[in-house]
Amino acid sequence: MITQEHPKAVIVIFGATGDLAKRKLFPSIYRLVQNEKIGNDFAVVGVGRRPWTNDEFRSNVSDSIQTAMKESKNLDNFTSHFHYHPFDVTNPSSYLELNTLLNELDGTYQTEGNRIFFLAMAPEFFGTIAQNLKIQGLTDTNGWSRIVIEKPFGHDHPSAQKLNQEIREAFNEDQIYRIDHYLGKEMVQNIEVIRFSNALFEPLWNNRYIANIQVTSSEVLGVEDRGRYYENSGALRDMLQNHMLQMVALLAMEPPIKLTTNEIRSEKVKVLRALRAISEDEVSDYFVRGQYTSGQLDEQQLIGYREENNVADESQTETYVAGKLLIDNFRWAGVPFYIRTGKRMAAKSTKIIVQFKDIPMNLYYKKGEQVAPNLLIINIQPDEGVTLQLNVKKDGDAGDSKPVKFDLSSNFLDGLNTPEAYEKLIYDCLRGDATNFTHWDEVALSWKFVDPISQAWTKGKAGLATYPAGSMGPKEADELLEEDGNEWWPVY
Ligand SMILES: NC(=O)C1=CN([C@@H]2O[C@H](COP(=O)(O)OP(=O)(O)OC[C@H]3O[C@@H](n4cnc5c(N)ncnc54)[C@H](OP(=O)(O)O)[C@@H]3O)[C@@H](O)[C@H]2O)C=CC1
Ligand SMILES: O=C1O[C@H](COP(=O)(O)O)[C@@H](O)[C@H](O)[C@H]1O
Repeated sequence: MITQEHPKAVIVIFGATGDLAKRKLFPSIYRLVQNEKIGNDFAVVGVGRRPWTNDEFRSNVSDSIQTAMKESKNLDNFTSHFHYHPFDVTNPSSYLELNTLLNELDGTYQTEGNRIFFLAMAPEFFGTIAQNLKIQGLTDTNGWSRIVIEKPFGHDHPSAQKLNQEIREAFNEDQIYRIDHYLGKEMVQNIEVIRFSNALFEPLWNNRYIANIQVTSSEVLGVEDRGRYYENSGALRDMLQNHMLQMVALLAMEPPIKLTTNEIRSEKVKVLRALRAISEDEVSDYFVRGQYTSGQLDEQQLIGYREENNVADESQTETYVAGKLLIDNFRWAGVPFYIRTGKRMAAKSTKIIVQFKDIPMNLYYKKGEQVAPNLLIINIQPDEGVTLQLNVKKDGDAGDSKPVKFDLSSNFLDGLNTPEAYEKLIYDCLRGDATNFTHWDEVALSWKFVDPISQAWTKGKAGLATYPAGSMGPKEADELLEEDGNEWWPVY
């Protein structure tokens, strides 16, 4: 339910001295103000343990915005809305002092008792914070209270369920906003529009016309300074369980009867329920995992994953995963959804490629050449837009065809000023629109699908392939598609 178009609220950021707050949250709030999505009736309270003053906090916020934005104006006025309140979140009595501050700011900024608690901290604190907020009365106001939970939401299904129970003891499902920042990306949100508002695509969007769908999210970056977290996560939990499965759900869902949060979620849930479960013994038939070794990209030498900080010498953690998903319903029976994601690959690229089936008869058989399949390419990042691969007549040769790419990206004019994913998601949360956040049912089903895969890998039931940093992943991932007579389409 959308509560306010021009929302007012106090936003409490737990973990305000951390990396996510600095790189994403402060600049996003700044853009919301610049774009007049929120007015002057807001305040931000930062929580961390560092003994900073308000001035130190504001100067950190200011730096973050200057780093993130080409141009920044009115920074002093903007940062005057930021307040810092240091405490250890495991200390229950500190929440009472925080409440006093929030009540005070509520009066100063006329925020009508509306509060967002944004948990930008390690997941082991999520349950404790949620429960203290409730027990110490911070959710008991005249306005609304919402809690935003960062990923990872659990480590597997049992841990996610436990965490969910802890949060649900303090907040109702409709107050919980589980972030999947891919759902805030402009072109991910465009999947529904491209599908459901074009007569050209929707009639073809099924197993009669589509041969396979490929979803790639490749990164050039390595594990950076997140080795400790990543060692316990790997690409399967870090990217596939959440972002990749969410994109598959949007691609495969039935048209919702209305564009409401519940109807869309309910269709996504049906897709996740229809995902063919893979048993531990079948994992290597459907999934490939890989780890980057040293390599080269753009003449730069890159170290291997095992040489990164906080990574074990014999680490078995996958930095790459590719898989074949089957969706057992009438629409998708027999259509493989190939997905792959990895770090230290040749290019940063997130793309969805829909390959249509061949036409029934090839009239353009000269020289034994095949007619190229039609492709619909949804470019999510770094380029945004849509590309169509069609066949046209080969120059000067009446009996032959050639594939041509029609790039429709320049028509996505809004793309020139695309809001950051976090900017949209914070705004949605302020307005009470949870459509682009994940419901517990989606999280639970995703973990149930992923758990046997990670268990098989932990038990060593499938090998760990390697790939040189700067490449497009291990050859075993190519073989996965070759077995079906398919290949990965280029993504950069
Ligand atoms: N960074 C990123 O790009 C992304 C991060 N995330 C998720 O966001 C969350 C935060 O990540 P990130 O910002 O990178 O983490 P950081 O390690 O950079 O920051 C952790 C924050 O938690 C605070 N903190 C830790 N312990 C306590 C405590 N006992 N009491 C009060 N504050 C505490 C720290 O404050 P202090 O040191 O002052 O105590 C710091 O502000 C994680 O769940 C992560 O998985 C998700 C996607 C991307
Ligand atoms: O959630 C995560 O996403 C990023 C990739 O996000 P993108 O928007 O740059 O595609 C990934 O680097 C990180 O490991 C993961 O936690």
